[in-house]
Amino acid sequence: MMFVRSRVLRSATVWKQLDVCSRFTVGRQTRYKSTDASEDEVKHFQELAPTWWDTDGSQRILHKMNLARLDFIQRTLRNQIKIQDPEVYVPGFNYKEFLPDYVCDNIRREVQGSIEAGLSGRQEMSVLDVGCGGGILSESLARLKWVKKVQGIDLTRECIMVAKEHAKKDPMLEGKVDYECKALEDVTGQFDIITCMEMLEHVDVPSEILRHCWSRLNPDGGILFLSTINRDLISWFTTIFVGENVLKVVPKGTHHLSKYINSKEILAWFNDHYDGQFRLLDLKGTMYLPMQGWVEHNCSDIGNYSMAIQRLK
Ligand SMILES: CC(C)=CCC/C(C)=C/CC/C(C)=C/CC/C(C)=C/CC/C(C)=C/CC/C(C)=C/Cc1cc(C(=O)O)cc(O)c1O
Ligand SMILES: C[S@@+](CC[C@H](N)C(=O)[O-])C[C@H]1O[C@@H](n2cnc3c(N)ncnc32)[C@H](O)[C@@H]1O
Ligand SMILES: [Mg+2]
Repeated sequence: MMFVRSRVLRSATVWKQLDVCSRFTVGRQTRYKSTDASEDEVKHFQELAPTWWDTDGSQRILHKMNLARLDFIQRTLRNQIKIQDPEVYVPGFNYKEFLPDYVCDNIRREVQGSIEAGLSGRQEMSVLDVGCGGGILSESLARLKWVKKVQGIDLTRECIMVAKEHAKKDPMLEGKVDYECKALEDVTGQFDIITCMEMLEHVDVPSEILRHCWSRLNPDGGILFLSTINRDLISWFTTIFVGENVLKVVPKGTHHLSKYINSKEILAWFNDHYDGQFRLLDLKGTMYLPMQGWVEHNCSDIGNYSMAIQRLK
């Protein structure tokens, strides 16, 4: 049965129902890779690979985005830490309005120290970065003291080669990060953290990526971090009209509105497939503003967004 895959089919309703697999032939064997990327997407990123680590080059927006998404990831993880030490005073009210600054600073320092101790005290975490590109996020995660190792995968071979070469420049990354050019469905093992940043809007069947991420998440609290773009006029205006054609800060042809995915669609998909097995830890809209960089806002139904979903069982 031929699956018809066209951009028109990727409307909201179809996205939820279609389990469309991309099909390609290797020799005489026809293989289905549900987590595949189309040739034009891979070709696009092949061409960008050489300048991936030029922070003023084609990927400069991803480099700027990296600061904000690391904050999102670390804040989400810190919020998972419950302060056990009775000596640490955790105010139950907005103490900053009632207490002098020096007291507030002490409280903040004590709480922060206890959270860091909590994070460091936990077993180091294993991370899978899906669609890692040249490794911008993979490297940042690998440098965190509570991360044991980052496995970065991508279907663009040139990106993986760039990622490997760049990681060699930092001895601190020795043994902390590993890259492979492979499809998600070929990844074995389970991970405490899986990141899927700015790649869902580039794949043929995003639900397949989510499904394969889920099955590789540690069932005892593993966290999936996503960032992608809502399918709306403002997203088209900011990310394509302004981003690619006016400010030209995003390579032309990077995005296609029809491939964008609404945060509501992702949550509906998780409710349909894993009802009662997951917890939404955080969902924030994010927007790039030239003078400020990437800023968070609470309108996660418009434009870019970041999402953290925890697997409970
Ligand atoms: C609360 C809310 C959303 C209100 C909306 C109201 C409104 C109309 C807001 C418009 C905001 C505004 C005035 C914007 C000005 C124009 C502007 C600064 C647009 C930003 C352009 C831009 C940098 C978009 C980012 C696109 C993006 C998602 C980049 C990440 C990225 C990068 C790359 C790459 O570099 O190769 C590849 C990718 O796949 C990416 O996702
Ligand atoms: C915009 S880049 C994002 C890179 C990285 N996640 C980051 O945010 O810095 C998207 C990456 O996803 C990769 N990609 C697209 N579809 C993929 C798929 N089905 N499986 C694995 N990687 C994919 C592309 O090759 C590209 O490197
Ligand atoms: Mg993108």
